[in-house]
Amino acid sequence: MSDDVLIVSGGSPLKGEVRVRGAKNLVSKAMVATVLGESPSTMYDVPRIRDVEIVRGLLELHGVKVTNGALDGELRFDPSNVERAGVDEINVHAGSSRIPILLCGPLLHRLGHAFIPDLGGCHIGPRPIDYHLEALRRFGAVVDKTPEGLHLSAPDGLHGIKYELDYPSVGATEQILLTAVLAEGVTELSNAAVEPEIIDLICILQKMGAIIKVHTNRVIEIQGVPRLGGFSHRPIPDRIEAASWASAALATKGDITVKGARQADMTTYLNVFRSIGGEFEIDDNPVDGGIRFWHPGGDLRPVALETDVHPGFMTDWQQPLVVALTQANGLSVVHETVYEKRFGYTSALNQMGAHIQVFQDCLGGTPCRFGRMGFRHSAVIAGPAKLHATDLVIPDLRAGFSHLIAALAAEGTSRVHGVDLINRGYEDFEAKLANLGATVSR
Ligand SMILES: CC(=O)N[C@H]1[C@@H](OP(=O)(O)OP(=O)(O)OC[C@H]2O[C@@H](n3ccc(=O)[nH]c3=O)[C@H](O)[C@@H]2O)O[C@H](CO)[C@@H](O)[C@@H]1O
Ligand SMILES: C=C(OP(=O)(O)O)C(=O)O
Repeated sequence: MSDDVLIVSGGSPLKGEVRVRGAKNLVSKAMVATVLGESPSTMYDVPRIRDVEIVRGLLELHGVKVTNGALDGELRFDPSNVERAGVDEINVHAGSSRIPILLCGPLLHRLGHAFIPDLGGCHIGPRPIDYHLEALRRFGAVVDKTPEGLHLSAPDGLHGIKYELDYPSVGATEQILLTAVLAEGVTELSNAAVEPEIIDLICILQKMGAIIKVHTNRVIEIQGVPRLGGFSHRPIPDRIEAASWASAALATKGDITVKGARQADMTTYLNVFRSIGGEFEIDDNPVDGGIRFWHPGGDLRPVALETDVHPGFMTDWQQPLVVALTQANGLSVVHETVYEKRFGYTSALNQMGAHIQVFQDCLGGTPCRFGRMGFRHSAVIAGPAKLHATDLVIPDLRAGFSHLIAALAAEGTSRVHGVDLINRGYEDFEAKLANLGATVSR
């Protein structure tokens, strides 16, 4: 039997405590930012997840010396050898994650050229990088697309731009920040993404010596500076992981305290959690605080929501929450407006006894970019449904976690194939599950 299969005996509430550390979607970008510095950087509270290992390997190939610090979760980055790195085996990173694209600006500033292998990440839509490439070209980069990947150069250096994103893309905003900080002159970015992870990246860049103003109405202004130093930073906690455990508490009628979770980053999720009938209690002690999430008993209520950019309901919160909604009493509607193909995982939930129908229309609210384009991007969930055990194959990170929650909520024993994918974004999830009283084994 393959080692990548988890046997899950479901039907019992998850109860106990887990801890979340630095956010996957900040830590990986912060690691890229170290390449911009002329001196070493240190990060604390870095989770042991696959995406961190991938970016560590990528940075090491580019000559950044990465070492473990004295504290658990402390990583040190010394970028002083970037100019002398050989970078022969970069294609081992093809398809590994989305992070390599963010090296464009830092490498162009350091070396004058960059090679970016094919990107990976979750298969939740086509995930184009047109905004990234258009912005880079305007900064002055020459971009050559080849079958192996992207070759970039900047024969005349990189210069500040005035640019408006068609959609507030997180990655494109990060691309522009990481390029503009060392570009000559001022960059004005309109319709920028302002997710908490982006604000935290801005804090890091400011620590390094950047000048970045976040105006109202999604405008970010970056005054290029000639050089940046290193940084020392404790990242924001992973609000996606925190919400995943909260949804697991609801779906299994459990009670989970998520140490490290922070209210300010999760207010939209918390509103929905409360509307459904979940209860939570916030402990804002900076050292040992967190949020306790529990199912108070009785019926859960259905909800209508749409995913959106910050401060809206995060698309990455959607899948675990949908599992909890299969247990609510009535019809819930979830309109996914960030990715066009993020409901593929619902067919496995239906095999387990859920009643979820997906539609091409923009249901339950505002029309979005995907309306009338043939994408099944709205879901109607009828509950409560009795879930039963089955064999599952994990398709991607968040869908995988939601399959796992469904298996834990279902009566009987499920076999969940491909669980290693979950390590990409959830630190020690098997140990955490065991701590919460789940019966899981390889
Ligand atoms: C590693 C990381 O941080 N991943 C997160 C990041 O992904 P990522 O940065 O890839 O997501 P984006 O915000 O860029 O994507 C949002 C939307 O913009 C579109 N788009 C994006 C770029 C572009 O050049 N052209 C274009 O059309 C995408 O197809 C998508 O429909 O933000 C997403 C939205 O919060 C999260 O779900 C991901 O977990
Ligand atoms: C979509 C996600 O990640 P990535 O962009 O790394 O695929 C996610 O974290 O849910």
